[in-house]
Amino acid sequence: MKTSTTFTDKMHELAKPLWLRSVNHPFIKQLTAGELPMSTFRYYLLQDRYYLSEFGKLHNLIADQLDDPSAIDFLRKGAEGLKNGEIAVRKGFFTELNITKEEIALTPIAPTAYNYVNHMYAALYRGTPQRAISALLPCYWLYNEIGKAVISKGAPVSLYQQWIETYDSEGYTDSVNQMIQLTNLAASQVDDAERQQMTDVFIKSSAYELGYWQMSLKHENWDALTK
Ligand SMILES: Cc1ncc(CN)c(N)n1
Repeated sequence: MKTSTTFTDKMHELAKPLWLRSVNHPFIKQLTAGELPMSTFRYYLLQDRYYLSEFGKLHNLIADQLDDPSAIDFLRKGAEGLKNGEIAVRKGFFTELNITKEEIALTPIAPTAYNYVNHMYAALYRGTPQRAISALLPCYWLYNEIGKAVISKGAPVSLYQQWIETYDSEGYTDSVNQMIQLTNLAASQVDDAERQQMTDVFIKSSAYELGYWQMSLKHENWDALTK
């Protein structure tokens, strides 16, 4: 039985309004109803290919700055697990949707995806490895909450159903729980000021997660900044 409120519980509570908006976002509603245009899902997948590849690299870059063998091991295995899990599932989607290497190479990374990735790098290189761990956590945890929230309803489109199942799976839930533990361990190793910074980047990542659905629905591009 859980006895006390953890650091991650507190961050979760603070981010709740943003997370609820993600869970109830029209992108998720349309996906579960089978009404999300395939062109929008494709757009999302193309942007997320970049995101996931950088997300994997960040695991190793954070591990390079840590001393704790179990934390290093989790992050290195996390990078591998990402390749064999989520990224492998996405490769299947790419084949099904005829997304080629050429198309990937020609796809500009949209501002929101670019900024979210840069935010995580900034947490590491202008901050600390503990802060970067906290910036990575919403990516794991929010998708697990979305998966759990919508799995009972499911989706009538096979690809969308597979997408949901990825985030509700036992393996994914295990990795989320380990990442939560790692974040709590990281928080116990720093002072109050750094814990505040960890909270700040966690909330910002949560805001970027919300923005990511919006980016995908709008097929955001760089004109959004300049027009
Ligand atoms: C942007 C984003 N956030 C989270 C996940 C789930 N790992 C993802 N694939 N993409």
